Amino acid sequence: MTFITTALSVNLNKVALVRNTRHLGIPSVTRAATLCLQAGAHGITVHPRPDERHIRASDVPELATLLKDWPDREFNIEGNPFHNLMDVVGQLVAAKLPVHQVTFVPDSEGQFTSDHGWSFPADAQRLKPLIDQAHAWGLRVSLFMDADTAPMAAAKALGADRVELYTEPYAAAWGTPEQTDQLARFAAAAQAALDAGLQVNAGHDLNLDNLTAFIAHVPKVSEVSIGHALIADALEMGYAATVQSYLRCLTLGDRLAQGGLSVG
Ligand SMILES: CC(=O)[C@@H](O)[C@H](O)COP(=O)(O)O
Ligand SMILES: NCC(=O)COP(=O)(O)O
Repeated sequence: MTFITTALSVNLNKVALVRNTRHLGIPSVTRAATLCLQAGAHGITVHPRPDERHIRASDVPELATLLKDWPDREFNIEGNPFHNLMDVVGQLVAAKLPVHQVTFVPDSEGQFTSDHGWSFPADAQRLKPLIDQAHAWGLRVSLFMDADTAPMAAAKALGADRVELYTEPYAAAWGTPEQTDQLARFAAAAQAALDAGLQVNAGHDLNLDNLTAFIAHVPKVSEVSIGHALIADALEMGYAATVQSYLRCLTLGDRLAQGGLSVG
Protein backbone atom coordinates (compact mmCIF):
# COMPACT_ATOMS: atom_id res chain seq x y z
CA MET A 1 0.00 0.00 0.00
CA THR A 2 1.25 3.52 -0.82
CA PHE A 3 0.91 6.03 1.97
CA ILE A 4 0.36 9.66 0.95
CA THR A 5 2.07 11.90 3.48
CA THR A 6 0.50 15.19 4.43
CA ALA A 7 2.83 18.00 3.36
CA LEU A 8 4.79 19.89 6.00
CA SER A 9 5.22 23.62 5.35
CA VAL A 10 7.58 25.21 7.87
CA ASN A 11 6.54 28.69 9.03
CA LEU A 12 9.65 30.83 9.54
CA ASN A 13 8.02 33.79 11.32
CA LYS A 14 9.76 33.07 14.61
CA VAL A 15 13.23 32.86 13.04
CA ALA A 16 12.66 36.39 11.74
CA LEU A 17 11.37 37.49 15.14
CA VAL A 18 14.72 36.62 16.78
CA ARG A 19 16.70 38.08 13.86
CA ASN A 20 14.86 41.39 14.21
CA THR A 21 16.11 41.99 17.74
CA ARG A 22 19.56 42.96 16.38
CA HIS A 23 20.91 44.40 13.13
CA LEU A 24 23.23 41.47 12.43
CA GLY A 25 21.08 39.36 10.14
CA ILE A 26 21.21 36.28 12.39
CA PRO A 27 19.53 33.89 12.62
CA SER A 28 19.11 33.92 8.85
CA VAL A 29 15.63 33.18 7.52
CA THR A 30 16.98 31.95 4.19
CA ARG A 31 19.51 29.67 5.92
CA ALA A 32 16.69 28.27 8.07
CA ALA A 33 14.63 27.66 4.93
CA THR A 34 17.52 25.84 3.26
CA LEU A 35 18.10 23.59 6.28
CA CYS A 36 14.39 22.75 6.58
CA LEU A 37 14.10 21.96 2.87
CA GLN A 38 17.27 19.85 2.99
CA ALA A 39 15.70 17.92 5.88
CA GLY A 40 12.64 17.13 3.74
CA ALA A 41 10.11 19.87 4.48
CA HIS A 42 7.66 20.12 1.59
CA GLY A 43 7.37 23.88 1.72
CA ILE A 44 7.94 27.18 3.45
CA THR A 45 5.26 29.43 4.94
CA VAL A 46 5.55 33.06 6.00
CA HIS A 47 3.00 35.46 7.40
CA PRO A 48 4.37 38.96 6.69
CA ARG A 49 2.33 41.14 9.03
CA PRO A 50 1.94 44.87 8.24
CA ASP A 51 4.00 45.86 11.30
CA GLU A 52 6.91 43.64 10.11
CA ARG A 53 7.41 42.35 13.66
CA HIS A 54 8.90 39.18 12.20
CA ILE A 55 8.86 38.48 8.45
CA ARG A 56 9.60 41.68 6.53
CA ALA A 57 8.38 42.41 3.02
CA SER A 58 12.04 42.20 1.92
CA ASP A 59 12.31 38.60 3.23
CA VAL A 60 9.64 37.38 0.84
CA PRO A 61 11.49 37.81 -2.51
CA GLU A 62 14.67 36.45 -0.89
CA LEU A 63 12.83 33.28 0.12
CA ALA A 64 11.12 33.03 -3.26
CA THR A 65 14.50 33.34 -5.00
CA LEU A 66 15.80 30.50 -2.83
CA LEU A 67 12.76 28.38 -3.70
CA LYS A 68 13.64 28.65 -7.40
CA ASP A 69 16.31 26.05 -6.58
CA TRP A 70 13.67 23.76 -5.04
CA PRO A 71 11.08 23.39 -7.83
CA ASP A 72 9.27 20.50 -6.12
CA ARG A 73 8.63 22.51 -2.91
CA GLU A 74 5.96 25.13 -2.26
CA PHE A 75 5.92 28.69 -0.99
CA ASN A 76 2.78 29.59 1.01
CA ILE A 77 2.23 33.22 1.95
CA GLU A 78 -0.35 34.04 4.60
CA GLY A 79 -1.94 37.35 5.47
CA ASN A 80 -4.88 39.65 5.23
CA PRO A 81 -5.63 40.44 1.56
CA PHE A 82 -7.27 43.73 2.62
CA HIS A 83 -3.98 44.88 4.19
CA ASN A 84 -0.53 44.09 2.78
CA LEU A 85 -0.80 40.55 1.37
CA MET A 86 -1.78 41.34 -2.23
CA ASP A 87 1.03 43.92 -2.59
CA VAL A 88 3.63 41.49 -1.25
CA VAL A 89 2.43 38.67 -3.50
CA GLY A 90 1.88 40.88 -6.54
CA GLN A 91 5.53 41.93 -6.43
CA LEU A 92 6.64 38.28 -6.53
CA VAL A 93 4.34 37.56 -9.45
CA ALA A 94 5.61 40.64 -11.34
CA ALA A 95 9.19 39.48 -10.75
CA LYS A 96 8.28 35.94 -11.92
CA LEU A 97 9.40 34.53 -8.57
CA PRO A 98 7.75 31.33 -7.30
CA VAL A 99 4.73 31.46 -5.02
CA HIS A 100 2.23 28.62 -5.02
CA GLN A 101 -0.41 29.34 -2.43
CA VAL A 102 -1.87 32.37 -0.69
CA THR A 103 -3.72 31.85 2.56
CA PHE A 104 -6.15 34.64 3.34
CA VAL A 105 -6.33 35.31 7.10
CA PRO A 106 -8.76 37.85 8.64
CA ASP A 107 -6.31 39.35 11.14
CA SER A 108 -6.47 42.97 12.21
CA GLU A 109 -3.33 45.08 11.83
CA GLY A 110 -1.11 44.54 14.86
CA GLN A 111 -3.02 41.46 15.99
CA PHE A 112 -1.11 39.38 18.59
CA THR A 113 -1.56 36.20 16.55
CA SER A 114 -4.28 34.70 14.34
CA ASP A 115 -7.28 33.65 16.41
CA HIS A 116 -10.27 33.13 14.08
CA GLY A 117 -11.30 32.37 10.53
CA TRP A 118 -13.39 34.26 7.97
CA SER A 119 -17.08 34.84 8.61
CA PHE A 120 -19.64 33.58 6.14
CA PRO A 121 -21.69 35.06 4.60
CA ALA A 122 -20.44 38.40 6.01
CA ASP A 123 -16.99 38.35 4.32
CA ALA A 124 -17.96 36.45 1.18
CA GLN A 125 -18.58 39.15 -1.40
CA ARG A 126 -15.58 41.30 -0.49
CA LEU A 127 -13.30 38.24 -0.71
CA LYS A 128 -14.47 37.25 -4.19
CA PRO A 129 -12.46 39.82 -6.26
CA LEU A 130 -9.32 39.04 -4.27
CA ILE A 131 -9.70 35.31 -4.84
CA ASP A 132 -10.19 36.08 -8.54
CA GLN A 133 -7.05 38.25 -8.57
CA ALA A 134 -4.96 35.49 -6.96
CA HIS A 135 -6.31 32.99 -9.48
CA ALA A 136 -5.44 35.39 -12.32
CA TRP A 137 -1.88 35.26 -10.95
CA GLY A 138 -2.02 31.45 -11.16
CA LEU A 139 -2.05 30.88 -7.41
CA ARG A 140 -3.93 28.43 -5.22
CA VAL A 141 -6.17 30.19 -2.69
CA SER A 142 -6.75 28.88 0.82
CA LEU A 143 -9.11 30.55 3.31
CA PHE A 144 -8.32 30.44 7.04
CA MET A 145 -11.48 29.04 8.64
CA ASP A 146 -12.78 27.93 11.99
CA ALA A 147 -13.69 24.24 12.19
CA ASP A 148 -17.35 24.61 11.24
CA THR A 149 -19.17 22.57 8.63
CA ALA A 150 -21.68 25.25 7.59
CA PRO A 151 -19.52 27.67 5.52
CA MET A 152 -17.58 25.11 3.48
CA ALA A 153 -19.94 24.97 0.50
CA ALA A 154 -20.03 28.78 0.37
CA ALA A 155 -16.24 28.94 0.49
CA LYS A 156 -16.11 26.61 -2.50
CA ALA A 157 -18.77 28.59 -4.35
CA LEU A 158 -16.65 31.71 -3.87
CA GLY A 159 -13.80 30.03 -5.73
CA ALA A 160 -11.51 28.99 -2.87
CA ASP A 161 -9.35 25.95 -3.61
CA ARG A 162 -8.58 25.04 -0.02
CA VAL A 163 -9.45 25.96 3.52
CA GLU A 164 -6.92 26.06 6.34
CA LEU A 165 -8.58 24.89 9.54
CA TYR A 166 -7.57 27.04 12.53
CA THR A 167 -6.32 24.37 14.92
CA GLU A 168 -5.70 26.32 18.13
CA PRO A 169 -8.94 25.04 19.79
CA TYR A 170 -7.80 21.47 19.11
CA ALA A 171 -4.28 22.19 20.38
CA ALA A 172 -5.70 23.75 23.56
CA ALA A 173 -7.90 20.68 24.14
CA TRP A 174 -5.19 18.10 23.45
CA GLY A 175 -4.63 15.83 26.45
CA THR A 176 -7.86 16.95 28.13
CA PRO A 177 -11.31 15.34 28.14
CA GLU A 178 -12.25 17.82 25.37
CA GLN A 179 -9.80 16.31 22.90
CA THR A 180 -12.20 13.72 21.51
CA ASP A 181 -14.94 16.28 20.87
CA GLN A 182 -12.48 18.65 19.20
CA LEU A 183 -11.15 15.90 16.95
CA ALA A 184 -14.71 15.03 15.95
CA ARG A 185 -15.44 18.70 15.27
CA PHE A 186 -12.36 19.09 13.05
CA ALA A 187 -13.04 15.81 11.28
CA ALA A 188 -16.59 16.93 10.47
CA ALA A 189 -15.40 20.31 9.19
CA ALA A 190 -12.74 18.68 7.03
CA GLN A 191 -15.24 16.19 5.62
CA ALA A 192 -17.66 19.02 4.81
CA ALA A 193 -14.86 20.83 2.99
CA LEU A 194 -13.90 17.68 1.07
CA ASP A 195 -17.55 17.04 0.18
CA ALA A 196 -17.79 20.60 -1.15
CA GLY A 197 -14.78 19.98 -3.40
CA LEU A 198 -12.19 21.81 -1.30
CA GLN A 199 -8.83 20.53 -0.15
CA VAL A 200 -7.95 20.86 3.51
CA ASN A 201 -4.95 22.48 5.17
CA ALA A 202 -4.51 22.97 8.90
CA GLY A 203 -2.41 25.06 11.23
CA HIS A 204 -1.87 26.96 14.44
CA ASP A 205 -0.24 25.56 17.56
CA LEU A 206 0.30 22.14 16.07
CA ASN A 207 3.28 20.42 17.69
CA LEU A 208 5.07 17.09 18.13
CA ASP A 209 2.57 15.99 20.80
CA ASN A 210 -0.72 16.82 19.09
CA LEU A 211 0.08 16.36 15.38
CA THR A 212 -0.18 12.58 14.95
CA ALA A 213 -3.66 12.27 16.47
CA PHE A 214 -4.89 15.19 14.37
CA ILE A 215 -3.70 13.62 11.13
CA ALA A 216 -4.98 10.19 12.17
CA HIS A 217 -8.52 11.49 12.82
CA VAL A 218 -9.07 14.39 10.42
CA PRO A 219 -9.56 13.12 6.88
CA LYS A 220 -7.19 13.89 4.02
CA VAL A 221 -5.24 16.86 5.31
CA SER A 222 -3.18 18.09 2.34
CA GLU A 223 -0.81 20.33 4.27
CA VAL A 224 0.02 21.49 7.76
CA SER A 225 1.89 24.75 8.33
CA ILE A 226 3.78 24.77 11.61
CA GLY A 227 5.93 27.53 13.02
CA HIS A 228 5.97 28.43 16.68
CA ALA A 229 6.44 24.96 18.19
CA LEU A 230 8.67 23.71 15.38
CA ILE A 231 11.10 26.60 15.71
CA ALA A 232 11.08 26.18 19.50
CA ASP A 233 11.93 22.49 19.01
CA ALA A 234 14.66 23.44 16.54
CA LEU A 235 16.34 25.57 19.21
CA GLU A 236 16.87 22.34 21.14
CA MET A 237 17.26 19.71 18.41
CA GLY A 238 18.40 21.65 15.34
CA TYR A 239 16.40 22.15 12.15
CA ALA A 240 17.16 18.80 10.53
CA ALA A 241 16.24 16.56 13.48
CA THR A 242 13.17 18.69 14.18
CA VAL A 243 11.81 18.59 10.64
CA GLN A 244 12.43 14.85 10.50
CA SER A 245 10.51 14.41 13.78
CA TYR A 246 7.51 16.31 12.39
CA LEU A 247 7.67 14.31 9.17
CA ARG A 248 7.59 11.09 11.21
CA CYS A 249 4.46 12.32 13.04
CA LEU A 250 2.80 13.02 9.69
CA THR A 251 3.72 9.62 8.29
CA LEU A 252 2.46 7.87 11.42
CA GLY A 253 -0.78 9.89 11.40
CA ASP A 254 -1.35 9.17 7.73
CA ARG A 255 -0.68 5.45 8.23
CA LEU A 256 -3.12 5.32 11.15
CA ALA A 257 -5.72 7.19 9.07
CA GLN A 258 -5.36 4.74 6.23
CA GLY A 259 -5.57 1.69 8.46
CA GLY A 260 -1.98 0.69 7.85
CA LEU A 261 -1.22 0.48 11.56
CA SER A 262 -3.23 -0.30 14.64
CA VAL A 263 -2.75 1.02 18.14
CA GLY A 264 -3.22 -0.63 21.52
C1 LIG B 1 -2.60 31.90 10.12
C2 LIG B 1 -1.84 31.29 11.20
O1 LIG B 1 -2.33 30.56 12.03
C3 LIG B 1 -0.38 31.55 11.31
O2 LIG B 1 0.16 32.26 10.27
C4 LIG B 1 -0.16 32.29 12.54
O3 LIG B 1 -0.93 33.43 12.45
C5 LIG B 1 1.27 32.62 12.79
O4 LIG B 1 1.43 33.98 12.97
P1 LIG B 1 2.36 34.52 14.12
O5 LIG B 1 3.66 33.81 13.97
O6 LIG B 1 2.46 35.99 13.83
O7 LIG B 1 1.69 34.22 15.43
N1 LIG C 1 -0.88 28.62 9.34
C1 LIG C 1 -0.33 28.30 10.60
C2 LIG C 1 1.12 28.56 10.59
O1 LIG C 1 1.69 28.90 9.59
C3 LIG C 1 1.92 28.38 11.81
O2 LIG C 1 1.21 28.56 12.99
P1 LIG C 1 1.99 28.28 14.35
O3 LIG C 1 2.56 26.87 14.27
O4 LIG C 1 3.10 29.29 14.44
O5 LIG C 1 0.95 28.43 15.42
